[in-house]
Amino acid sequence: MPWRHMFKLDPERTISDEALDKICMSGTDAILVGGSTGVTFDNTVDLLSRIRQYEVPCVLEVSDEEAAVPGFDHYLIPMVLNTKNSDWLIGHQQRAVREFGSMLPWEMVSSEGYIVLNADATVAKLTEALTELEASDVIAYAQVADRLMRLPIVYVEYSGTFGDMDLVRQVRNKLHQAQLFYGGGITNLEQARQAAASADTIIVGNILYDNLEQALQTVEAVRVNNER
Ligand SMILES: CC(C)=CCC/C(C)=C/CC/C(C)=C/CC/C(C)=C/CC/C(C)=C/CC/C(C)=C/CC/C(C)=C/COP(=O)(O)OP(=O)(O)O
Ligand SMILES: O=P(O)(O)OC[C@@H](O)CO
Ligand SMILES: [Mg+2]
Repeated sequence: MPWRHMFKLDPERTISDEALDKICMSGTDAILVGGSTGVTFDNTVDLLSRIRQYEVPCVLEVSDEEAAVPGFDHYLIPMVLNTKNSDWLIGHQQRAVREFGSMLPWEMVSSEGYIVLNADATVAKLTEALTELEASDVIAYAQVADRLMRLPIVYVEYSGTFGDMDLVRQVRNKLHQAQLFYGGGITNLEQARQAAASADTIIVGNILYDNLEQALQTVEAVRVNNER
């Protein structure tokens, strides 16, 4: 996945046409459509059709079987590694594969090993994530995803708060083949630069809804800092 910067839009939240225009024309590498709750077939189709007026690639991060909408450029399937409840690691995914079977466009599908680290985030509560972890625990989860499960993506998720960049860098340094996504609490260019220096790909979400102009500036981070 060649992308270094993605904006994540939540189908459950309202975004104006004017804001969407700025987001899609911002120079971001791709738009990721996803949210942890309230994602439906209808609100996902609606957002996809609006984004499709632009050339930017559009990726669906599938978080609900009911919202598996055809027509995206790629599909990302989260698997939460540090959950107490195996439904969020493999249960939902097994049921969806059973249901969709031969309809699945496998060549357009990549799995993501999520490590959820902000206990206050909706995603942490929903997935019963074990967030009280030592750095060595986090690194070991990442290595399980990378070396044992051979997942193409490890996603360090601090949704709602800016994470520990030193830890993110330590994770990246231990990865063998997986690409490291970082998302959570990026609210300005400086944080985006730090995150872009620590992970392969950064994802910017909530600030789009809170301060669009600051969010748009984060695209610049991957232009000035694209080592690794
Ligand atoms: C037929 C067809 C065209 C299908 C295309 C789709 C496709 C390829 C399906 C494959 C089948 C499959 C395996 C589907 C997956 C099914 C599924 C429901 C899996 C569970 C995924 C999961 C673990 C969800 C838990 C929540 C989660 C990790 C969501 C990711 C996004 C995220 C963390 C958003 C942040 O949430 P937000 O609401 O913004 O959080 P805050 O409020 O804190 O900001
Ligand atoms: O919404 P924020 O906190 O920017 O996090 C982005 C993304 O990692 C959420 O899944
Ligand atoms: Mg969000």
